[in-house]
Amino acid sequence: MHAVAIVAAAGSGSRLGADLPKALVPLAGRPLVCWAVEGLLAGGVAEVVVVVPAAQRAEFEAVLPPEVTVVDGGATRTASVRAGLAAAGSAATAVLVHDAARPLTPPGAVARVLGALGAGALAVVPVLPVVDTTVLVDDDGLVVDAVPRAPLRRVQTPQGFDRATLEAAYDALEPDAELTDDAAVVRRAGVAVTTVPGDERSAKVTVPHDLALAELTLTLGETTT
Ligand SMILES: Nc1ccn([C@@H]2O[C@H](COP(=O)(O)OP(=O)(O)OP(=O)(O)O)[C@@H](O)[C@H]2O)c(=O)n1
Ligand SMILES: C[C@](O)(CO)[C@H](O)COP(=O)(O)O
Repeated sequence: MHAVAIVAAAGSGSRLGADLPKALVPLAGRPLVCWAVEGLLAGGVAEVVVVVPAAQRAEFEAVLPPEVTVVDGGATRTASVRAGLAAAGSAATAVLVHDAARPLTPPGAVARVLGALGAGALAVVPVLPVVDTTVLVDDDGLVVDAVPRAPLRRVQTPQGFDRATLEAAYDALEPDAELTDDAAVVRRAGVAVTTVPGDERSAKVTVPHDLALAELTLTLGETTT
């Protein structure tokens, strides 16, 4: 299977609060986006498209390997992934969509997604169980009810797709639609989404504490499988 990875890296990282785009923020001295690209290649992806903020394109090109295709992103993650998909090479039959904000996704997690695609799934997401009591609240923040958590899952990236299926789903999506992930795009088109086990090390860097945890993960040397 020839898989292209689209790395969504065009966000600003407002919740992280750094003075540069989140994907360029260093983790152990290297930008988050570089870690993410490395994990995808080690996991079996053949080509990589990185979607970046147009204003910082030169900074991204300066740190990414030359074989990576760099394209300008959009105002939302959905628009950025759409731009990445349009730039994918013609040889790819499968697409993985990944967040640059998940720098320590291990190669094994990437390989599980590719494996499910190879086994015939049209759409695959890595998931983890919900470990906290989970509740519904009203507009005042009062607990309305506890939600049974056994069937709930936290969804990570990379998310994998048969290329034609993902392209058709994006073609059918309204131009200004804003969905939180790509599985939601194909589900709108009626496609069944398979799950595979995710990995705690694939945690998304969203707030400063997440960056500290990623540094700690590296210190513990727990990132290579
Ligand atoms: N217009 C956008 C917005 C987000 N992303 C990417 O989507 C991933 C997940 O988004 P998130 O973690 O929310 O990143 P930001 O939008 O940068 O964060 P914030 O909401 O805190 O500004 C990130 O790798 C981000 O770079 C993107 O490519 N294009
Ligand atoms: C795509 C994603 O990482 C899956 O969990 C998530 O939906 C991104 O959400 P965000 O609001 O853009 O951080």
